[in-house]
Formats: sequence, structure tokens, C-alpha cells
Amino acid sequence: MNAISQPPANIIPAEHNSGAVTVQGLTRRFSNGPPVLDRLDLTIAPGEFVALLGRSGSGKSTLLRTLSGLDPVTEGHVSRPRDVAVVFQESRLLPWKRVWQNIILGQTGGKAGRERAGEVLEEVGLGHRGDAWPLTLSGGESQRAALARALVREPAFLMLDEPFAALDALTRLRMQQLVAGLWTRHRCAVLLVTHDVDEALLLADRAVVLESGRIRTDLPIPLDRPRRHDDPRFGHLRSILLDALGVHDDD
Ligand SMILES: Nc1ncnc2c1ncn2[C@@H]1O[C@H](COP(=O)(O)OP(=O)(O)OP(=O)(O)O)[C@@H](O)[C@H]1O
Repeated sequence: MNAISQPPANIIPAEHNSGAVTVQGLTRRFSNGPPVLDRLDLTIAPGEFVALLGRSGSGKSTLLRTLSGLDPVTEGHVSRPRDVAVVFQESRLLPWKRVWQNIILGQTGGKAGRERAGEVLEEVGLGHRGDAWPLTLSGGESQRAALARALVREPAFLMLDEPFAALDALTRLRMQQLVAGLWTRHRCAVLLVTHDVDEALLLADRAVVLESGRIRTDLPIPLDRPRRHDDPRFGHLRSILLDALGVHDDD
């Protein structure tokens, strides 16, 4: 399932679905090891697009799982809107249901549900594949369907966990353009986990770099949209992020 409609008991709902996300002093430990999230503070404003970067094991997925309610909040506070949706690296479509049925799973069924599924599928460029079985979709189409399934819930907060990591470079670029357009229209708060610095710069208002469960860098991305790789400021911001990730341009 890719959507959690009610916050779990230990997550405080933000005021009337405002879209604001607040994390204060969030600490997460597994067994007796060092904290994976270490007194983490983070705020995402309503409608803001934040990219979350960090080396493997820095705690990105753990933070996302905690925000989505899949992991408990054991130390610290989390507040987020009631209506959230999550898209993962793999689409998680149910193979025994048609694409359109997957989109409205757990929602109103019947003719209205089918029409609504058709609308969002159209919006993600998959209007012609509603009757298809998920296993017949390409990787890019599957992720479009996963986005449609998230959007149909009109989330105030959308979490994307490396949603395009398994796609080829060209498909990934198309999906990034799709997400940029969807976000412009829907304006929900977004947290995008990515390893791709350019993806962060193409899409986000801010890039947050995690290191050992703490925020190492919180970089505003003040570039006009639509973003272009050849914007001279793009290279400068890329260097800052690569530095923060411990990867240097000349490595
Ligand atoms: N259920 C678990 N039990 C024990 N350790 C865990 C569990 N989940 C995550 N960890 C550990 O927590 C640390 C952070 O993991 P997490 O998946 O959040 O990192 P990440 O930044 O998302 O990494 P990646 O970029 O590789 O996906 C890792 O050291 C991982 O082994």
C-alpha cells in the first residue's frame, strides 16, 4: 500500500491539513547500536519541495518511514498533515488488479471511482493503460501509476523514496519533468529521497543532506522554474551538494 490516510497515534496531526511537517529532536535507534536518527530537527512548509540526500545508511529511509508512520516515534516529536501518500522505488501495484483498480484501491468504487482513476491516469500520461494488468507495464509506466495512486488521494504531504532510481536515464528525466509539472499543479509538501544531486536541483526548493542521522547541510535552491541543467548557478549548487556528500567534482 502506498498511502496512509490517518496519522498513527504517536504522530501529532498538523493543524487542519495545513501541509506543514515538523520534526523535533527525532532519535531512532536499532538495538544497542548508535542512533540512526540523532536528535533530528526538520520543518517542511506547506507546499514546499524538499530533497533529502545522504550517503547510504545516513538515515534517509528511516526518516521517511517514521514520517509515514511505518516506524514508531520513540524519541522526539513528529507533526504532519493527516493526508499523506508515499511512492517507493518499486510501484507496489497489486498484480491481480487492473491499473485503474489499483489507483482507487481503498477509495470510492463504482463509476465515480473509475472516472477519477481515469482522470489521474490521464494526468500522469497513462490514460490509455487503465485497463492493463500491472505486470504488462514498463518500469516508467509502473512509476507513473504509483504517482497516480498517490495523487488520487490528494495528499497534503507526498513522500517519494527514490522513485526513479531503478529507471534508465532518459525515463528518469521524463519522470522528473512529470513530477515538476504535477507539483506545480498540486502544490503539496514533498519530501523526495534521492541519491541524484541533479534530481534534487531540478525539482526541490531545498536540499537537505543527512549525515549519521543529523542534518549536515540545508541548502535553499533559489533557481527559477522550469529548471535547466545549463543554468550557471546549477553547477555552483551541485558543487556544494557534492562537497556535503563527501564527493568532489574532480574525484
Ligand atoms: N530494521 C532495522 N534494523 C536494524 N537496523 C536498521 C533497520 N533499518 C535500518 N537500519 C540501519 O539504519 C541505518 C540507516 O538506514 P536507512 O535505510 O535509513 O539509510 P538510507 O540513508 O536510507 O540508506 P540508503 O541510501 O542505502 O537507502 C543503516 O545502518 C541500517 O542498517
